[in-house]
Amino acid sequence: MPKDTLTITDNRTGKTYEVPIENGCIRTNGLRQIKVSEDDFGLMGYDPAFLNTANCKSAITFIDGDKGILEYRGYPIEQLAERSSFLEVAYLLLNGELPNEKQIDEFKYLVTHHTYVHENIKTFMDGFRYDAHPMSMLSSTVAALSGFYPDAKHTKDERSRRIQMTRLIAKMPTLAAFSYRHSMGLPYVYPDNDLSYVGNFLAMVRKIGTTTYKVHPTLEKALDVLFILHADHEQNCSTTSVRTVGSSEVDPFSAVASGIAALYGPLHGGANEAVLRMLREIGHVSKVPEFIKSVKGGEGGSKLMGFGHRVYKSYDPRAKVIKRVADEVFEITGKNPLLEIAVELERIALQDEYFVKRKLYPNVDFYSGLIYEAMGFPVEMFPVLFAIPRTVGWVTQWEEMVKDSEQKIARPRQIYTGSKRRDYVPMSERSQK
Ligand SMILES: CC(=O)SCCNC(=O)CCNC(=O)[C@H](O)C(C)(C)COP(=O)(O)OP(=O)(O)OC[C@H]1O[C@@H](n2cnc3c(N)ncnc32)[C@H](O)[C@@H]1OP(=O)(O)O
Ligand SMILES: O=C([O-])CC(=O)C(=O)O
Repeated sequence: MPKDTLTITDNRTGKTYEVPIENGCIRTNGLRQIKVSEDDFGLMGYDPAFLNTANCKSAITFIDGDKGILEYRGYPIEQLAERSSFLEVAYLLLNGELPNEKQIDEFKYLVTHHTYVHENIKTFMDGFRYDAHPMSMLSSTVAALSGFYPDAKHTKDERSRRIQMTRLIAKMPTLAAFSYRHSMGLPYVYPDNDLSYVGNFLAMVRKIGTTTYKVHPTLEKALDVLFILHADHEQNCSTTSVRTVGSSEVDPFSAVASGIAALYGPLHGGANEAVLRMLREIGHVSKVPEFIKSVKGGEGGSKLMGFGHRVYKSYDPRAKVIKRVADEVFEITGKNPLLEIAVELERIALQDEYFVKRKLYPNVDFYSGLIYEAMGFPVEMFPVLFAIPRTVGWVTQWEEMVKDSEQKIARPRQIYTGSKRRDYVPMSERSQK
């Protein structure tokens, strides 16, 4: 019997099938041969929420969720956070290798030369209500960019693809800063291309009047590390959205806008905002045991935000690095008073049978918001601070999908549970109860 196959006997027909196993997977399309009659569609896989479905082959990011390992292009996240810079990591993700000096200089030059946005984008953003959430501003403005770059529809042309990808990476901090300033009622500030990627973003956010904003180097470095940690995470919900929408061959601005929308949700990137709101609501460390009790079993839909992960069944390696970064930031900004509550939540949860049994650990969103708040960002900006670096992951994954000859338009099937065929009933014959 061949080794790497799965033998399936269909008890309905008594027939036996050999399904090849490749990379620990079976191709669910291969199950279609298993049918009870010639006009049967064939066996399908049913996997709502993709609990056990690999959607693509990818060479970008590796995760071992049981061991708590995360690597970009083979490099451990801890080493990249310690020794690299965000733009270097962006280059690595995009191109597969670390850049040499010439390559990184050229890449920085390229990104810097695409930071400005069309003047009408300012008018577009001005149209939002004063209290619009910056994430909704960001997703719709990125979608609007597709109207400014009609050349972006040439998704099969590598040169065009690379220009759009650079545009997205370069413009995201500008749009993020505009969304912040809009919600603060402040005039927009143009990029300063003499600054670093992160330094320019912080300056656009913070600048008041004509005074040049001096970015504290420790805070700049801390945000750079946070950007590295958030840059990619294989087939998460927002990346899957980008790949799915992109599979229709739409332009990358439209595809990335869908990623931002997915990231906005509180179960994904919006969790960092939700964590801060939760910590504020708890209010005092003495209330932690009571709160922990209330989230067990999801009473009233409540959860311990910033805890749990689909893939990590041990400590999220990014959360470990973030705890270290938090200490460095708090040396400059002073300790976030909510830290005590967060630490107590973690301490109790990690000893509690409910969380231990379900392997629920702090994820990337648990501590990041404490740093953002200490840096002076309002909670609404937290998911935006996630979206900026994740743009690199989205565009890298998008391009990998476009180039993958096995990928087609994403189009799952369903199990129909509705009415059987029936005839239209005129209004006069319908029950009027
Ligand atoms: C960047 C990111 O996206 S990281 C994730 C950010 N999201 C959050 O922090 C939100 C809180 N966490 C969650 O909602 C979930 O853990 C998710 C969405 C991250 C993962 O969800 P899933 O993989 O679908 O796990 P699922 O919801 O099936 O959870 C398994 C069990 O643990 C429970 N559980 C999961 N997370 C939590 C939590 N944070 N608090 C309390 N219970 C939880 C579930 O109720 C479920 O219990 P059950 O088996 O008794 O029904
Ligand atoms: O991988 C996931 O499902 C969510 C996550 O941690 C991320 O996108 O960074």
